[in-house]
Amino acid sequence: EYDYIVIGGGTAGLAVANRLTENPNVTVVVLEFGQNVEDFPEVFIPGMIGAGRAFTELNWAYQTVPQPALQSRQPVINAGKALGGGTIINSMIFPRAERAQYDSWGAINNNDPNWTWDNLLPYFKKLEDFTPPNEFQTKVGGARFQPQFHGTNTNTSLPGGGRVKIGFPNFFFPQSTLWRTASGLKPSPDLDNGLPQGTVGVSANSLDAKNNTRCSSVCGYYTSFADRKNFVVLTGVLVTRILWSNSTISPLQAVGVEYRTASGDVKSFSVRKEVILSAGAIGSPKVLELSGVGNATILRAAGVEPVFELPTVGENFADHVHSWANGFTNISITKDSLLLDPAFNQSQVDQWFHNRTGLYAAAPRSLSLVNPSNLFSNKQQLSDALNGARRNLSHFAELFSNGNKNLAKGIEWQHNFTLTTWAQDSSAPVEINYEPGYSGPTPAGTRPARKYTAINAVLLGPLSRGRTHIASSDPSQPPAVNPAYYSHPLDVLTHVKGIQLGRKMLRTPPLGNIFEAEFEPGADKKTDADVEQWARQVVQSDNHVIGSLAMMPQDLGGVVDTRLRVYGIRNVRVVDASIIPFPISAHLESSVYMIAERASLSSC
Ligand SMILES: Cc1cc2nc3c(=O)[nH]c(=O)nc-3n(C[C@H](O)[C@H](O)[C@H](O)COP(=O)(O)OP(=O)(O)OC[C@H]3O[C@@H](n4cnc5c(N)ncnc54)[C@H](O)[C@@H]3O)c2cc1C
Repeated sequence: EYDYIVIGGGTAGLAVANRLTENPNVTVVVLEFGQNVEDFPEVFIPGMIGAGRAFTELNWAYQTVPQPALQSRQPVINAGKALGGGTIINSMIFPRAERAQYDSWGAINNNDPNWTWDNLLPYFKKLEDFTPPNEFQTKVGGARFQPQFHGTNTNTSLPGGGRVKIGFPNFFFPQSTLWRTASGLKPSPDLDNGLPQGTVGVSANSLDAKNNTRCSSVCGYYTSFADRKNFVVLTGVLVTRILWSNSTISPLQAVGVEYRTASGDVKSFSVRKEVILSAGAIGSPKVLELSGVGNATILRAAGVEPVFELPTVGENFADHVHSWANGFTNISITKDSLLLDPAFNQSQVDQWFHNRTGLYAAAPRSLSLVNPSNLFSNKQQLSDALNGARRNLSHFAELFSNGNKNLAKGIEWQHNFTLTTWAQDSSAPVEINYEPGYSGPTPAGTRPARKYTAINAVLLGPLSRGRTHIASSDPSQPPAVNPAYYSHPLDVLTHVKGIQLGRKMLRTPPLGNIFEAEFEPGADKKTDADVEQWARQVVQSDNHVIGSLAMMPQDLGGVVDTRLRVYGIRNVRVVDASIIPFPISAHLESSVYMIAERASLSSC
């Protein structure tokens, strides 16, 4: 029996468990399917990001259902399957979103003042053990920071020291510096200051700057605290369902959690206070549905007996979509050099182990957050597109709501907010980040063995909403995941504009001076229509899934309240990316930690 049972030892799960166990009288058990893999080089070496996700034991690799707008392709959504969750295999880019977007979380929840940028900033600071950039990182790397937005191990306005080591690496590709000038955007004084939109800058990484290694949630919230007697972590166990007291009594009460060990034994723990669901935006709705909470029709079809009707569980699901532009370059060193020249690669690995420098010390970080006016050179086209989306607001809200009238109102609220910020040119629907090497859809071996200069274009503000639901009562089966990519016409148009802008940036001096010829999308893809056709064939998930157990009022289709309690259940809270009500203009890691830090307060 434990006071708290945390389902999923990922990004948020370990953070919340760490903070709860700061009180020695509180007992917590964390149940995690994967293993502790902190000693994998593919995990701890920054320059190896991307390699870890290729291991099946580290990645759930959820394949979506066929996506009609992507020619029925079934892209894979990566999600960390180890202690540390997403922070084990992610790209370590660590920015925050726009202050107005965090304010909107409070606004959509009847103006709850707790969920505003000003009131969340202390938690963003509390999660950090930030190392400011040194002279080299500032002068050569272009790193900038404003101290008032960061926390350190000892300097937090809230009790408890900062945990996740955040810093800048000691290797910068020179072409990344050229890129920042080429973007034409104003430089950001700090991408974490709540106003990243319309700027270009160098994001900090979730990285221990003292020894140039990844800092995952295991590094930040577990390793140094593993000897706390009240902080128990079980790895290699699959949570199969939450156990309820008498299901006819309202509100429903969790009395324990059932799990399956690697050898197939079914066991359970009892809970005294609360079950905390932190299995991620795909894993958490799955566990709720396996426990009989959700849309009764969907549950019955999957063979699960409904216990409590909460029809929007798994709905309102969204993801960032990712595409590219790339070309050949004449510059001497790119990340491709590691692939093209095995001897050079070995020397770089040796160098990293010797003094933690060189190409393997680098992690991605050059970001530009582009506003609608940066994307649309034709203002009339932008205004027509926004007006079209406004005219069809109810139509798409209804379409995406899966027949739930409350959720249709919620999605309409979300779209209204997003379109207003775009009309004001005060939000970034697209991120364009620079890659000093190949980035694109064509595997090595199939593409020309050359050096590349590339951009990633990430659609940060998709209006499309899909769903994720169990399709079987067998907990070992993946759910049917449908992010409904490109289902809203404005998503496609905006993303295409982002790819086109990225192509232009690659050709703009001084970055353009190292550009030889385009490889992808390809010289034959001239018009927006050509690029759109290509994008539908190649775009992938950016692995930023959210919204499936949204923090919204129930009459807008929400699943949790602003204390993150599941509606109608006495003692189950959701603490992970599932609660983010709609897409934000940033990579998610820092926001997920912030949510966990806030949820750990007993007064939350
Ligand atoms: C490949 C990739 C690259 C990314 N790049 C970046 C980036 O550069 N910057 C950034 O900010 N964000 C990035 N993200 C996103 C970010 O890492 C995630 O949004 C974030 O980690 C999600 O945190 P979470 O707590 O919601 O879920 P997770 O961290 O995924 O944690 C969920 C945990 O629950 C476990 N679990 C699930 N189901 C069960 C079950 N039934 N029983 C037991 N355990 C279970 C999982 O194994 C996992 O450990 C990336 C994500 C991926 C996958």
